[in-house]
Amino acid sequence: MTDPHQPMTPRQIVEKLSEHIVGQNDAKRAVAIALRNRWRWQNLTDEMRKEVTPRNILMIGPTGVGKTEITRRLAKLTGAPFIKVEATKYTEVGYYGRDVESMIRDLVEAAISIVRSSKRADVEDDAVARVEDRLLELLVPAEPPSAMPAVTEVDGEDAESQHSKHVRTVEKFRDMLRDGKLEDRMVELSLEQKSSPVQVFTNMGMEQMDMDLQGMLDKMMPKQNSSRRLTVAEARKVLHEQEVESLLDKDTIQEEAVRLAEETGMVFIDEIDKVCSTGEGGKSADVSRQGVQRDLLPIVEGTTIQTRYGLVSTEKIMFIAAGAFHRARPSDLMPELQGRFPIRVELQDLTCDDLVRILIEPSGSITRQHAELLAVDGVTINYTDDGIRAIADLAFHVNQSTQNIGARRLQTIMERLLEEVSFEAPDCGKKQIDVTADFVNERLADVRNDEDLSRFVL
Ligand SMILES: Nc1ncnc2c1ncn2[C@@H]1O[C@H](COP(=O)(O)OP(=O)(O)OP(=O)(O)O)[C@@H](O)[C@H]1O
Repeated sequence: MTDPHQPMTPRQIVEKLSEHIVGQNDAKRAVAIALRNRWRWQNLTDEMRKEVTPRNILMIGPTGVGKTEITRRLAKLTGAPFIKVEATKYTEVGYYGRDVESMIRDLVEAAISIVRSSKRADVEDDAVARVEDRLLELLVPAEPPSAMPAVTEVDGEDAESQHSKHVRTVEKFRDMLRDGKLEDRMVELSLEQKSSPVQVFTNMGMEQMDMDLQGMLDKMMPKQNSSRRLTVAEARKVLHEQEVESLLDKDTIQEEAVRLAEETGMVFIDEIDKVCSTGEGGKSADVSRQGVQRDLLPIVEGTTIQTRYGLVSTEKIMFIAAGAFHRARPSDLMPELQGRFPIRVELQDLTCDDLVRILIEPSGSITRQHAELLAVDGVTINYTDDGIRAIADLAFHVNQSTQNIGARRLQTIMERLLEEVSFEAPDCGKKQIDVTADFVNERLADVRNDEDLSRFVL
């Protein structure tokens, strides 16, 4: 996460994004400026802040060229909650389906899990200590008070010495526990269970009410205790979850998550071109598409949405809309919505050279992912330059001759290319595979030459 007082400059952001995304400089620059603008806006006077409206981005470009990836990486870079939604999934408020406001509720959920995992890390050590004590209680139960007679003499020992004997035993067990000598020992763990597993499936009406019905029901249901025999290793996991849960301060998590979503949240709205009114599909389809746009407008303009964690203002949330705009044009969007997405960036189709770079440059590139997976089985994958070029060539060719799905084509090709190696790897011992042009052609020539086949397998 970056320090909010010293945020990255647009140049630094672009550099960071370039570690993962090849080309698409205009889009990288646009999101980098938008991020910097958010920080600039936060530093304006209250009076000026009211005047400056946030400027959202519209990314125009074919599928699989990096639109989502740029936004996702930007969010990761800044520790911001991020969600990707598809505009076509929404229907107008009041109709069956998901209402547009639910995107903000989903964003807050994403923020909750970010805040939760950082808070979890804070309570880990305490939880581990508490779990150890609870395991010891199970392994060395204290003598029940009834077993200690009021008279001080018990077989020659008084209660005091019995207590210190217990303490000594506990410490002995603690040492054994820490040395991992008791992992398979069985303990009896009492678990709380809801008496009736009622599940609430929300439909849109309930979603709008946004009441935590499941949570309410869970609280109302009487709890039943059941006990299970588990090994120490298994019980530790269960107890750890219980202790972490009890140490987490839910109210603080919710407050911080709402703030995080409001101040840093990013919503990527894909397929925005599909809710443009184009006349396709008849008048009623157009009316419904306009309805979605109308519902979207207040959210991107800045409104307050009721969520189960409280009210969330959308004023500072960054919205990035995207679409291929093959048929519709940005000017087919409602004028008010067009005005809310004034920053337009075009993403370029990927060339064969881009595909080569995508295969090798990003730190988590698809070629590296496959190599690392197979290395676990002792197989070393060595990609030669001509091998990489052959993969990119094939991806480019199939994209041209069938459907252009951009860099996603590389994933299907790599799967097919290394399918046999992946299957055989555990049985062939230590081995090096050279992925050369010949290797690629040998394995994929049939698919390359048969358009129908490539439609199915690549
Ligand atoms: N320019 C690029 N550099 C590196 N990887 C890329 C690039 N473009 C696409 N990819 C990879 O291809 C995959 C799909 O890209 P992405 O999800 O960004 O597509 P998109 O442009 O948002 O398309 P869609 O609108 O269909 O979702 C991702 O795994 C991404 O890593």
